[in-house]
Amino acid sequence: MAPSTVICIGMAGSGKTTFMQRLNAHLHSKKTPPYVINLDPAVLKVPFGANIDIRDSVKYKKVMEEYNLGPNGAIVTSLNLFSTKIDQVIKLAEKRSDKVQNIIIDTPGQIECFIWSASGSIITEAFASTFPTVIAYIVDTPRNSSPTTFISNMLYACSILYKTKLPMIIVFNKTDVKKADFAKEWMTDFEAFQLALKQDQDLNGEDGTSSGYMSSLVNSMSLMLEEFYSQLDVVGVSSYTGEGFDEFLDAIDNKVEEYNEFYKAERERILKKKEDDEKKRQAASLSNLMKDMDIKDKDKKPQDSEVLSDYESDEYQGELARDEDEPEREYTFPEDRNSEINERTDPDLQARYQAAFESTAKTASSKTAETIAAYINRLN
Ligand SMILES: Nc1nc2c(ncn2[C@@H]2O[C@H](COP(=O)(O)OP(=O)(O)OP(=O)(O)O)[C@@H](O)[C@H]2O)c(=O)[nH]1
Repeated sequence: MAPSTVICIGMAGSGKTTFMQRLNAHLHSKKTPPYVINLDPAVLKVPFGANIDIRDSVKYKKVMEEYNLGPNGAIVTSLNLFSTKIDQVIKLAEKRSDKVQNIIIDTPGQIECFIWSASGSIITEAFASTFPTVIAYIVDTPRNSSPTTFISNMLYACSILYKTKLPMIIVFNKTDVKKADFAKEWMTDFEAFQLALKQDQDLNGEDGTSSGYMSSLVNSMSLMLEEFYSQLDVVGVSSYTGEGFDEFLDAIDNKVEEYNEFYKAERERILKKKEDDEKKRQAASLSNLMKDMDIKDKDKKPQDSEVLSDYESDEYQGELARDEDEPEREYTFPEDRNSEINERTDPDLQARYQAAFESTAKTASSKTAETIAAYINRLN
């Protein structure tokens, strides 16, 4: 059976790395050591033995110096560089797939560098299309005990769910400091959340008038998130004590089943649609190219020509030479250019230009007049 992949994502300081360390130790204690990947290029020390470490391939500090980047830009660039090797990474993981049951991945604490970057998507997609993949969204429980902070964090998790389109487990970490019961209740009982919101406002001395907008916004957000909550598994863990990790492993099994049942088919449908769209796009651009080359009508008259390459035949050398000499001009409407081309091949018009030139030539001494004269002479 293919190993399941768990991608750990969480705000900076949520305890992702400590969680990874504990999960690694927990799986070792169950005699099912995982395959561990570190994707955080900026971390100084990885407190777990990583099988693949982005820091082996990319030197974060050098990226900063060489490309003159700030910390976040350097993380994105390091991920970009690493993503070019993703097929090799997948191959390495595949080689171990008969020996390991879990692949666990740590990501940079700057979530946006991973989730909203092209390389983050490439890496996630590469794993998700090879192994059943689950997102573990790590939340710092004590820091999310205020309803407004909690709802903001849940909105972020929601955006990650819709971006990655992968099953998600919300992991309330640090339960040794604060139990996650309140959060689980808020996620299942809207009235309990409303009550907590009201108490929070009272506690902060808000009189209900100035904060009316805020509370109604938070209320509607929590209603909107009901659908999102229904798609999640929620567990409380302590990376310090190891509490809740068995429950977390059960949640992985549950989500892997869900992945195989629903997400896999959906992913395949999306990939197929992308492929079909790409084929259609290629067919359309090929047909446009054929049109441009005018393959069907080889005896086309020169004045019907639409693209520059049509003017590159011998008989149109004069036209090309004129374009080179002429000062650069802009045409707001393409038909302006067509009409001018037709006019230039119209002998009557040439005669009119000649007459006009002769009537003004005596007084015209500017460079423009000389250019016009040279041009008419060439046409003749
Ligand atoms: N009490 C308690 N503290 C924890 C727990 N897990 C992590 N911490 C602490 O939380 C802080 C942040 O932990 P990290 O594991 O470095 O967090 P991170 O999310 O990996 O941080 P970045 O890599 O900077 O994004 C550290 O001081 C940890 O000791 C836990 O379960 N309980």
